[in-house]
Amino acid sequence: MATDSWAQAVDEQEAAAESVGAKTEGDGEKTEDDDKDDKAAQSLLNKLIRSNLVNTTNQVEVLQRDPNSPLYSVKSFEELRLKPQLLQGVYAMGFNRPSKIQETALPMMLAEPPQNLIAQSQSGTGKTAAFVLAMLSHVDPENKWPQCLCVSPTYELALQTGKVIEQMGKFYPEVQLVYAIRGNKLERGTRLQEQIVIGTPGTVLDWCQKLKFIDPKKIKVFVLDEADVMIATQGHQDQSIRIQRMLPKTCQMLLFSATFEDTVWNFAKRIVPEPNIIKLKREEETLDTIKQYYVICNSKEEKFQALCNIYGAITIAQAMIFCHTRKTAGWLAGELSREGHRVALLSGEMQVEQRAAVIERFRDGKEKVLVTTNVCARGIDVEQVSVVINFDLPVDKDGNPDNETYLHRIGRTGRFGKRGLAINMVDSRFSMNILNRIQEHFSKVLKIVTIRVGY
Ligand SMILES: Nc1ncnc2c1ncn2[C@@H]1O[C@H](COP(=O)(O)OP(=O)(O)OP(=O)(O)O)[C@@H](O)[C@H]1O
Repeated sequence: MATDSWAQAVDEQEAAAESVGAKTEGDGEKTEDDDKDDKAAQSLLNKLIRSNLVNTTNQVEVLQRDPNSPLYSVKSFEELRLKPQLLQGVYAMGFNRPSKIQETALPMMLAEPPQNLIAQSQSGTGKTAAFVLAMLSHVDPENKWPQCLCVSPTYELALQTGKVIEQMGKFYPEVQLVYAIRGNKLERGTRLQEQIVIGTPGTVLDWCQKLKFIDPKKIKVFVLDEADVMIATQGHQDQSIRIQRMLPKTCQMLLFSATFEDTVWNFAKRIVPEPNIIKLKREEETLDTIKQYYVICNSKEEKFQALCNIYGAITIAQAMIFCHTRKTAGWLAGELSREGHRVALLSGEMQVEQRAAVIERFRDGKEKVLVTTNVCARGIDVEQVSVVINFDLPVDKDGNPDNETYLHRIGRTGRFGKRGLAINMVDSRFSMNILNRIQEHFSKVLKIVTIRVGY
């Protein structure tokens, strides 16, 4: 993008941020980007930018409902005795072997009699592919009515899952799919012929209860995807529970989530009776291979100057610069481009598709520096980044150090153990205090060295 139009875009963005209500500058300011920690958007973003399976060396943790029954795990898709059309679909997607979570989850989901499952693993580990395969395996294509029901938190997420069903079922055209989403208006009295229904809780509930497009008693598999995102959305929890109550006792219930805090767990137990549980721990992040520095400045402008001074050094690799608010991120990206530096800006007010495009360009190395905010980039892994600049230190809503975010921003998973560099910019007593507390928190591994940048 040319500098002028870039600057203009940034100006517009700042103006927009202003109208959202930025009040003060500095570390204590309100985080507009925090207005809405949009979990559904994060999740969609991850799906849009992900092209590969997230590898993990961690073992899956399995809690069987019946601890005496043998636990099967498979190392190949052949062992699952899938329908040939489905095996063909799996291979056509480029899957050579089951992912870590699929190794255990698939035999469990495909077992006879069907078993209920609650599964948790980080985004990108193969959950969607697993339950899509289970749904496709369980439908009887001869029966022209809905047999599998899958609920997702948003229309966009439902579409993404739908795409996977279409891809995997490519050689199985007898199986059809319909989207139960607002906007898909069917005539009253319609009886659906498609075997798989995927949609959002409100519309699925209406289609089962009020409009009777679906006979819930004929559902054999019920999937609740992205449970953690679901519970973050008002009303979705109740609607999902009401759908579940209409299903027959024999229906297989499957629930997936990327995280597993108490709220998710309590919800999961209400949706899935007598569950088997599979958990796959996230790869631990460590700070061992990261060199950490801090720079002392007096103001935002000085931080910018300091950044310009070290700019040449940081752009040898790819760098991410984190700001506290959209406004600061927009300002900084604008200033850097005015200095003639090429930077990308990732901001919470962009459409998810725009954000995905920015990340993709950055991931492909088309841009070397990405300026963003904490919330906007939360949960997004851009593996090749080796320089992280905390233009503002991460703090939570109460103004306390956000150690978890600090670790996630600059940490590396041990196995990949790549070296990295982190620079923390301090501009007040407040931020120095935050930094000290972060150091205390990571006392075992953190070694911070001061560098003063002259101007
Ligand atoms: N067995 C496999 N072999 C190779 N690639 C796979 C395999 N299973 C899934 N994938 C691919 O890995 C990526 C992540 O898989 P998937 O979307 O199923 O993960 P997920 O855990 O559901 O993630 P999210 O929660 O973000 O949807 C996708 O691009 C998918 O096509």
